[in-house]
Amino acid sequence: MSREIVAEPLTADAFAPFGDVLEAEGAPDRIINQGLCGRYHDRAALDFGPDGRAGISLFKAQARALPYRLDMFERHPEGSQAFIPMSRDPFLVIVAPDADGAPGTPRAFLTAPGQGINLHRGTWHGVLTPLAPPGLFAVIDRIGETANLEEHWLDEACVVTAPPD
Ligand SMILES: NC(=O)N[C@@H](O)C(=O)O
Ligand code: NI
Repeated sequence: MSREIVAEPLTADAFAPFGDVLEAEGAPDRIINQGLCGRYHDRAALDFGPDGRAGISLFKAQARALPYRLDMFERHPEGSQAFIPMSRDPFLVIVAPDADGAPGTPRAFLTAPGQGINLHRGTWHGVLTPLAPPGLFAVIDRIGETANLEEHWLDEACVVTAPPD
């Protein structure tokens, strides 16, 4: 048995319960560099806890395809995790609210070109899921001595399908 989740376009409002959407759209917050650059300033709630520190890592992840089967959610109880694509390819973001310590009703989002995300601390999510090679991302998350990882294997897998045309 599996549970179908229809992917929806990623918007800041829809994603707000789970994290921040990063995109250089609309008027920038500041014009800098002698007027040659728009700064979209301080757009994510970063959180690395009292015992961690911020780290930037690069991920090169295998591309997946829709329909996409998800068997496991994870979360990072001690810090946020941001994924900034280093291409303009879309990627798939699957998240869920917490329901008594387990993932609740999942939601799946397809990013638009240029969008990145920052998962808030403790947000249930599927692991990074690019939809096109090379799957190259900058990842800003907590570096620390603890695992900062909780996994939940689903009794019933989710299958994410593309939104209707
Ligand atoms: N394990 C790791 O660094 N990445 C995952 O947390 C992920 O969400 O992709
Ligand atoms: Ni993660």
